[in-house]
Amino acid sequence: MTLLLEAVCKSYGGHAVVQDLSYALEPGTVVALVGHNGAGKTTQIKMMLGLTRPDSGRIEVLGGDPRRPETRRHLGYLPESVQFHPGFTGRETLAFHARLKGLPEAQDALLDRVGLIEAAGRAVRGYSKGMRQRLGLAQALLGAPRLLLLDEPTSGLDPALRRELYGLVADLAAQGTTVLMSSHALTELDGHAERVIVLNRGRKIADGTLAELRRLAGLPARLTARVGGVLRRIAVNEAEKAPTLRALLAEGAEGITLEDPSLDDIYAHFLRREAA
Ligand SMILES: Nc1ncnc2c1ncn2[C@@H]1O[C@H](COP(=O)(O)OP(=O)(O)OP(=O)(O)O)[C@@H](O)[C@H]1O
Repeated sequence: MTLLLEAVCKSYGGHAVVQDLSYALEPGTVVALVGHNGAGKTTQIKMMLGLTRPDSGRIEVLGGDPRRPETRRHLGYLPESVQFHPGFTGRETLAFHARLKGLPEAQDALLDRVGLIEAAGRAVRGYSKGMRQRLGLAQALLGAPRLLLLDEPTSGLDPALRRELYGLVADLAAQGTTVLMSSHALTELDGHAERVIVLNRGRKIADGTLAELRRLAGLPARLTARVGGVLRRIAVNEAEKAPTLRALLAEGAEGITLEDPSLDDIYAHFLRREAA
């Protein structure tokens, strides 16, 4: 087990931020923590890094206490808003972080891996948001971590860069790295996270693959068709799909479209269910 949380609770000033949270991550998996602003995602990551402690419950990282230096050496972390010294070049920045981790300073292979090798000699002040994020990722990958914690890694990235980042994450996972990333939205995780843990006010409200979450939500699909010139919109559950389609075809329906509930609909469903 790469990561284990057991009945973890954390409050700030009497306000519960993480409540009775339990989950475990298997090695080599890509898991997303999804929740709105303030759902407690960053607080969990900070506890995994040993930067703050749970009030109660247990966190085990790579089989031990997250505050042990041997554990920390195998952790990579990309903070939500990554800050670097603007006067340093990309190469100098990475060398500085490598030194902090007790690693050799020359890390050009990593700069190459994140697509920054050509800009490695330029000062970070001239880097775009995407380039800074790549540098942040290179910093997180120093020392080939076994657990990579990425706090909202795609926020502010354009779709092409986002795809690239997810590609890198998939390569890392294929090599055995466990990746836990936080996100605001379910939609962009399609095809990129094997498992999603949905959080609301510090509590886990759903946990599974996106396909499982779809099934659990049980939301109807939307069938649209034109019958005799009249547009019909019908909500159908899984069992009703085929018979309704057959009936529509028998009536000579045209322009039939079938739309499954979007991941946003599913996310909203879990939040609504929780509020009820
Ligand atoms: N050090 C702290 N002291 C007091 N309150 C804190 C502290 N850190 C976090 N909080 C509060 O805990 C709650 C959860 O914060 P956290 O940063 O974990 O959420 P998040 O899910 O990462 O949100 P976001 O998506 O906005 O980054 C928020 O209400 C926040 O204000």
